[in-house]
Amino acid sequence: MQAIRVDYSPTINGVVQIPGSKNSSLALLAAACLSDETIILEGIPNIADFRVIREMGEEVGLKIKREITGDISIDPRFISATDFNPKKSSSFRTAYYFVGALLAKYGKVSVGYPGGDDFVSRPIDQHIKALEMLGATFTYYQDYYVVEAKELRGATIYFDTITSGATINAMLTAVRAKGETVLLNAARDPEVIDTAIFLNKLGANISGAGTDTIRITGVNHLKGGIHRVIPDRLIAGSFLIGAGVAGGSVTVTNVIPEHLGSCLTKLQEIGIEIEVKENAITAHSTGKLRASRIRTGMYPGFPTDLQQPMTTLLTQATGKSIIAEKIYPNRFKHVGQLRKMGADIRVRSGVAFVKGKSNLKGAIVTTSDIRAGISLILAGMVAEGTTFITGVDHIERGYEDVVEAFQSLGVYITKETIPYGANHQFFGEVQ
Ligand SMILES: CC(=O)N[C@H]1[C@@H](OP(=O)(O)OP(=O)(O)OC[C@H]2O[C@@H](n3ccc(=O)[nH]c3=O)[C@H](O)[C@@H]2O)O[C@H](CO)[C@@H](O)[C@@H]1O
Ligand SMILES: C=C(OP(=O)(O)O)C(=O)O
Repeated sequence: MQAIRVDYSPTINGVVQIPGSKNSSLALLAAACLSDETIILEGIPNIADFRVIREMGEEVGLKIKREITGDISIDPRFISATDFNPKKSSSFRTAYYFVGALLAKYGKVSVGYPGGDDFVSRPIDQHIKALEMLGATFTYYQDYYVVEAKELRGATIYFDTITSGATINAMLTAVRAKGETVLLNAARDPEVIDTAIFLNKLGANISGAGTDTIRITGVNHLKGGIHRVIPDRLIAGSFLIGAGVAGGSVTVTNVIPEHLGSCLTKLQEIGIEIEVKENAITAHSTGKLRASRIRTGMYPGFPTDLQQPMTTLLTQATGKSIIAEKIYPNRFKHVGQLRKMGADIRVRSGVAFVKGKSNLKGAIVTTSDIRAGISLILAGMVAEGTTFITGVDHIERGYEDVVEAFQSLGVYITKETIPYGANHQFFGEVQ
């Protein structure tokens, strides 16, 4: 069994170049299929989700190739079928974007149910509602669902809750629909804007992305084009939080600082000095961490994807912190693992109560999602002894080379194979 081993790493220092955003890449790869010509996407990270999409696409004639330059070329002209392998398309979250992107052109798409990180409940009712309002019909089978549309027609769609996934999916579906679509209560995330900018480069007619009202006027044809994906604000945030956890100084480059507003302000409140340059941010630890109150929210609120690394940081702060998880109230699987390492955290009704200044101790812990895995790596850096984190494949859904990136900051971290069923006794001193 693969595990990430982290040994006590007293301070971290260095510079990390931030890769392209996973969440934006997943939208852009599907959006490229709306085009009638070849697309070049720059900066797409070589993460597990990308590799699955490439395989899944190849099976239906979608050509996705990583060129020597590292750029991705996508040729959607030879798609011969639109029934995606249910198992592959269920192994990540956003296969539903391929429904939105291919429905107008092919009239029928079938995919597996959405996978990705599991926070107990991740409904897709707003995707279904939006696509139905645009003219689609859904039929559900055991392992997959089929979406059909004779003709897509623009509509005014009000989202009952703010969702980045359904906003992007509705936008993709509306780009080649007849007439005007208006999305009300739309998500304002940078990934929504990135997708709209990309589609407009190809000839789409989208305005208002980045506000809560997006207007899309359908077009019949999209040309080819080149686009660079935005940097991954969530990876950047987790390294900056890491500087606070271990102490030291971390600079992230290739970032758009405006995308990290809520995270940077919270880090300053907690006691970390933040220096912002045009495309770089540095977090300097001051050695003093204050407790805080955090409430996750949709952009520009505090990202749910940074809640887990922030939980680890607050285990080291002076005083009691309160973290209210408003997007996914059950997204606390990391808490049980942090408690195993000695953290004093209680969770009640979507709120974590964190008592700070915990002396963490190395343990064998497991992750079932990307950000929980990162929170455990951060905990391993300040824990006495050695920590082994299993569930590495979950982390690799979002990080191209997580071990190398942390090593470059001076973290004692390696990827190792440990025996199945490894327990505390096997590792002697490790708790
Ligand atoms: C691939 C990707 O981009 N993943 C991100 C995306 O996930 P994803 O796009 O799945 O998340 P959404 O923005 O859709 O979810 C936001 C909120 O809306 C709710 N909701 C969503 C859809 C729906 O049909 N009905 C509904 O009720 C969700 O339960 C959640 O409470 O945004 C999440 C919230 O920022 C992040 O944690 C994920 O990293
Ligand atoms: C929840 C996440 O990803 P996904 O939506 O792809 O499961 C994440 O990136 O933290």
